[in-house]
Amino acid sequence: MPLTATPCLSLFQWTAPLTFVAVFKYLAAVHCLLSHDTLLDADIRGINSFDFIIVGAGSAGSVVANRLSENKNWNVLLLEAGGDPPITSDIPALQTLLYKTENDWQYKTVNNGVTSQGIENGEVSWTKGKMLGGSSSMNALVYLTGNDNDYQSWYDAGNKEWSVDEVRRCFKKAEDLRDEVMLSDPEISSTYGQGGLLAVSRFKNTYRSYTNKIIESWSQLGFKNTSDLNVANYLGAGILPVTAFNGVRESTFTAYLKPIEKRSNLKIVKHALVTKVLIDANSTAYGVEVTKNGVKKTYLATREVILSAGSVSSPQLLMLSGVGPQEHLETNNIECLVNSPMVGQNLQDHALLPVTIYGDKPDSINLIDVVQNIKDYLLYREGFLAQSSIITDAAVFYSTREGATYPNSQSHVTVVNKNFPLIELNLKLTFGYNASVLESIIDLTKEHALYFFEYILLHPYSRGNISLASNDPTDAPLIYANYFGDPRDLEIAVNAIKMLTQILNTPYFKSINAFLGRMNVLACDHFELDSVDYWKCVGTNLVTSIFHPVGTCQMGTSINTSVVDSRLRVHGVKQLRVIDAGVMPTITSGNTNGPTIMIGERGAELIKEDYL
Ligand SMILES: Cc1cc2nc3c(=O)[nH]c(=O)nc-3n(C[C@H](O)[C@H](O)[C@H](O)COP(=O)(O)OP(=O)(O)OC[C@H]3O[C@@H](n4cnc5c(N)ncnc54)[C@H](O)[C@@H]3O)c2cc1C
Repeated sequence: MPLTATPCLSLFQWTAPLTFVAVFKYLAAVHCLLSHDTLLDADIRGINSFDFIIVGAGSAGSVVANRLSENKNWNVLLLEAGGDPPITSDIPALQTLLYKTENDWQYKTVNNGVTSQGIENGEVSWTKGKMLGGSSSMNALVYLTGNDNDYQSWYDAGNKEWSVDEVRRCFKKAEDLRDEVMLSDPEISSTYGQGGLLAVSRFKNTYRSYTNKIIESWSQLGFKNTSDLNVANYLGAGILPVTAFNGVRESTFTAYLKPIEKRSNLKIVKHALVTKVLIDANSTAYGVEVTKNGVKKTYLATREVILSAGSVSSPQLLMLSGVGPQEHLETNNIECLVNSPMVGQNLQDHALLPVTIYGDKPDSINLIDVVQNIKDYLLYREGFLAQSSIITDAAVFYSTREGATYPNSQSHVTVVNKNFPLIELNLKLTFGYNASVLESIIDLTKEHALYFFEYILLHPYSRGNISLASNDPTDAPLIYANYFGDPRDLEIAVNAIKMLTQILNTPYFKSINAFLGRMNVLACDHFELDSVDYWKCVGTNLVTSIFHPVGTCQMGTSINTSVVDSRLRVHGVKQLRVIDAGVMPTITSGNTNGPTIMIGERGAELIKEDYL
């Protein structure tokens, strides 16, 4: 019987997701089947000097802390503004329940009155992890490493430490490929590392019968079916590898920090908000100011301070510390110690546009299915709880330019059962569509299954920036995302979406009577569905983020064009580096967690080399 047909299942409206989570947590507790890692706050009373201080225990910072503390002679302090990841971080499908909680910085872009007007208040949510593991503790778990051209262009721009060979070596150093199917294929297993600290695997996918059909449909459109996207250097369709093993998330907290919590030369302090880097008259960083439990403290670094606070906070911290565009600092009453005009500039993100296709299958799930899935997860770590709530593991990389070997577009897809109770909550929390947009998407799911394609523009020409709202470190900075600021971006996105919607003409989608849904954006109502004008209008109004901001502390050869050098040392300041996603000069082809972990590995190596 369909879920909505029974009166008691009116509970599967707004309260349903919470009921679902509560039931799950209860079962988990009763069965004691889930072990959940936490970490004790280090006691550093009486110690205030360290060799290295790392700010931020995210995707990069956790790696750096692990690698530097391998040297027993170095005392390392890792400061993290958030706390332990909650149990919802472990279970892939509960990812969205971390959004808009204390584990999320809850950043928003500034409403520019032009783009994203179909989003609540015209502000795009920039979800960002605030806990051990940072965003790797709440991301969609996709593990990709990017196309070789991404790194070749970094290298060609003068970043000599980042040749394709070095970068690939560092990916392999991080990876521990655990998936049996991948390991059994010699081409795949030789592409990934084995024996590294980060488990890489595949989801135990509940929707495989559907995702296989989608991958087959993509191949019928000319997007080659690949055995592995990494092996295919990101051209074609295939199954995404993920940072999960046996149904449980692998974050940089679980991979890089938890296993070494007993190292006596590494101190990890939670709930410690760094508010300033201390820089002396010789332009040398010598420590940080921190607030913890309302108390201000100062910690000193004899060798280096390393900012791994992410693409939003690292430039914010530099500016709060007097390193940034002079005029902007002075406007905010901050003494400019080093005029570094590119701090906070060069912001790039992967813009995301929704394409909603509906069809007859998959049908509704009922309460028995839900209970079965919970049981499957608790007993075998399988079922829909073992995979991300916002994407399946099918993806395609392609280009709008014929014959191109470098992708400019990516698409993920979420397969949503007819009448699926959590879809509204997931869309609201993830994308923040306004009521009329949300209603137009959800209404059709009452009678149809939804194939929610997320189109992603891989290499935007547009550049945004991050600036200070004030000199108060607790004020969120201003984020000007500038999606489609360069008109070429919208043009590529629209052409690419037109290629995607051709999937409606493939045998599988025809067999399920698939059709394209109209998303209710008032300004776009008069455009013919699936026309170029429709997509330009909908694209402009519904553009959001896939949460991949990079570039705000980009590496490069001079202070006028970049923030750090090729060894990630801040131009103009001694003993200060940035090691996080912000140092990418240009964004990579695909999701950015893997490349950021690689940056952590490479950054730590560069530091070790410098102190040999
Ligand atoms: C919801 C979501 C989904 C995503 N999905 C994917 C995906 O599926 N695959 C993928 O490859 N990428 C994904 N990403 C992107 C990827 O996770 C990020 O690119 C990557 O984690 C960035 O790493 P980072 O080290 O630069 O920053 P973060 O991992 O964000 O770490 C920064 C850390 O610094 C801390 N911090 C910040 N300011 C301070 C301060 N002042 N004092 C002390 N600590 C501070 C933060 O709390 C945080 O822990 C996703 C991101 C999000 C948010």
